[in-house]
Amino acid sequence: MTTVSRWHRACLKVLERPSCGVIYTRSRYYNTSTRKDASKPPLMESFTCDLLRNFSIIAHIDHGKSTLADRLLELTGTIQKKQSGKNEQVLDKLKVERERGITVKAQTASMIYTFHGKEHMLNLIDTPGHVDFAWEVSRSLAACQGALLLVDASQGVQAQSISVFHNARERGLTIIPILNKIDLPAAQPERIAAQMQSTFGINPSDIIHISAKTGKGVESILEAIVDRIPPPVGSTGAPLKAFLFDSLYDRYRGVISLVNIQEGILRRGDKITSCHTRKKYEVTELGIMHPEEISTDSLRPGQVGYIACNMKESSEAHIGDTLHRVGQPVEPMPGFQPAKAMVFAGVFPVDSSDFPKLEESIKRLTLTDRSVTVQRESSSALGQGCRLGFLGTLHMDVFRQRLEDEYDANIIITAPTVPYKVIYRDREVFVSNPTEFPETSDTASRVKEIQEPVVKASIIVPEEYFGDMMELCFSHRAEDLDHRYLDAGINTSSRIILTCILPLSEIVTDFFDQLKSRSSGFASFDYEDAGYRHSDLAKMSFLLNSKPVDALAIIVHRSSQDTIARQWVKKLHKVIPRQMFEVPIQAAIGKKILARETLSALRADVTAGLYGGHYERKMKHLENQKEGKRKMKKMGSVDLPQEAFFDILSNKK
Ligand SMILES: Nc1nc2c(ncn2[C@@H]2O[C@H](COP(=O)(O)OP(=O)(O)OP(=O)(O)O)[C@@H](O)[C@H]2O)c(=O)[nH]1
Repeated sequence: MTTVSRWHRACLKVLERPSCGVIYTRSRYYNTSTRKDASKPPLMESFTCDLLRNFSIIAHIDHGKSTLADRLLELTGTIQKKQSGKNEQVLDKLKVERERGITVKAQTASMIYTFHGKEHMLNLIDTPGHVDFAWEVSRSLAACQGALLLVDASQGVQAQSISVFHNARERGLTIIPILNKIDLPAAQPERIAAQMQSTFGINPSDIIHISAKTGKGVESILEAIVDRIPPPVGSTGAPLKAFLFDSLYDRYRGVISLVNIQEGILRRGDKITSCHTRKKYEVTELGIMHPEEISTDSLRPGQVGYIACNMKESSEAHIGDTLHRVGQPVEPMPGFQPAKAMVFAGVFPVDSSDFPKLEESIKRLTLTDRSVTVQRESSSALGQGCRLGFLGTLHMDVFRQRLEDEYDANIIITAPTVPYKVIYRDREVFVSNPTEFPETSDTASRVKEIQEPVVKASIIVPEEYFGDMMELCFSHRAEDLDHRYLDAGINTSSRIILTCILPLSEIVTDFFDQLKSRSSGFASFDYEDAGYRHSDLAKMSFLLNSKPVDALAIIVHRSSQDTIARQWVKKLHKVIPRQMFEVPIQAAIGKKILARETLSALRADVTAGLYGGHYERKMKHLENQKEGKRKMKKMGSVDLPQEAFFDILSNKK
């Protein structure tokens, strides 16, 4: 869905609401709120810093962040409660998010809540749960003073609960611990609270017990947000300083930036400039996300909202940038580490004449997903395409689905690779495309060393699956394995946290699926970048009729080269259609052939027209046919249909 249609929907929604505009909620204790003339946007100057709270919801995947966000929006009257009781997941706006039940893009929503007789503006920044989107989480946290740490009362603390907790703690955020899903029969709130105490040092009496699904206990979260999270600080009299923490793209208005005002007041018509690019803009529109855009007269210290200022290119909205008024320079805020692409893949149109359309669609989609890197690439087998860099394989899959859903693209995506570091005698280069990987066995290549990216992985698993997990890690070249009991001192069956260094390339294939299946779904997994390590890698090429097919090349570790070579030639043998001549399918590293299968020829019956005896004549026809095929094989190139590529690449390894 484009931002434009969202904008129109927002306008319609506002007009449709019975009391359109801001709806004021009733606190449980203070029944003082009134519904004002709702066609008016909120009066931003009445929300001084002490009446603002900026917070995020952080949790392991599926622990209920989006569901809780819905309940908070309903309780504050920001959205209407559905009679059906259906989970709307209002902040999961993308089709792929709704279909897969995951949050991909962090969203922002402002709500108004009356506490102790005073209206407060609570700015919620929803965060994605999957490890691929950890960058979005850090970005969201930078605009907050507090975080709701949500833990599923039936599953307990999981790998990402730990990483997001530390991320929030390092940023000095106030953490409100919450146990969710207490309605589930399998919920064990006391046990999980003890787990939270032993893992995070949280006092169990601080933990709020809720069911985001039924709404039980959710009101007390609103109270705790106001009570426990410190308000932002900032002065209206100081020069304008706005922190840009996210951006969207709108076909008509250009880039829409999400900002958190640190100091000063921002108004429509203000001339602003970016600390990063030094470019100047005029603010044409500004407002808050409620959860759709609602235009306001100003944005003030501590407030979170959107601005449109005729930024044409999304690269102009640098995430982590500081905006200030023209002629009033300020000290820029510390920015973010830019998102680092960890997984690369080639994307090609199924019909090669569709390349210009595909390139345009990719360009547009990257305007809303800034973490994707794009480079042109061409392949002799697949034609013109783009090499894209993603944060992880889920990210890659989501991007592919968005290209198909939102831009109707018909694409082939090659096997994912990670960026390898090739150290030559005189320089270092990063290679993320197997076709550019040097022949390491060739001494003339001047390669001194090859390094591959590694990650520090943490796996949390019940004790009984520990052996399986160790085996899984070893079979994926794990090093520095370590483990400890997570629930020490808690009188129940124990869970173990296993940490190790894993090559990233091992994770981008089937690691996650195997982790889930070998632990019956009980293991949770998280990882963080751990730099580069020396590795014994080589480029494996696949030859059809003795000719290498560039799009099929892969980079493999030498310890598994024979197994992979055999697996792949078998797979190719299955999917490549038979030709008029015999086709050898080979896997090779350098000049050495590691595996071979032979695709037998389609045989036309050249003797069909010959009746009766004449054995010699028959043989002569067959000999002629054989000779013809020999010639054809020499010249002939193998016809490899796109569907065959599709089959091969869609079930890698
Ligand atoms: N029984 C029960 N189910 C819940 C509760 N809260 C959430 N769920 C369910 O748990 C599943 C995951 O909820 P989400 O809100 O999508 O979780 P999330 O943390 O936003 O997921 P990601 O965005 O993918 O990280 C959904 O099927 C919800 O209906 C609860 O309190 N009780």
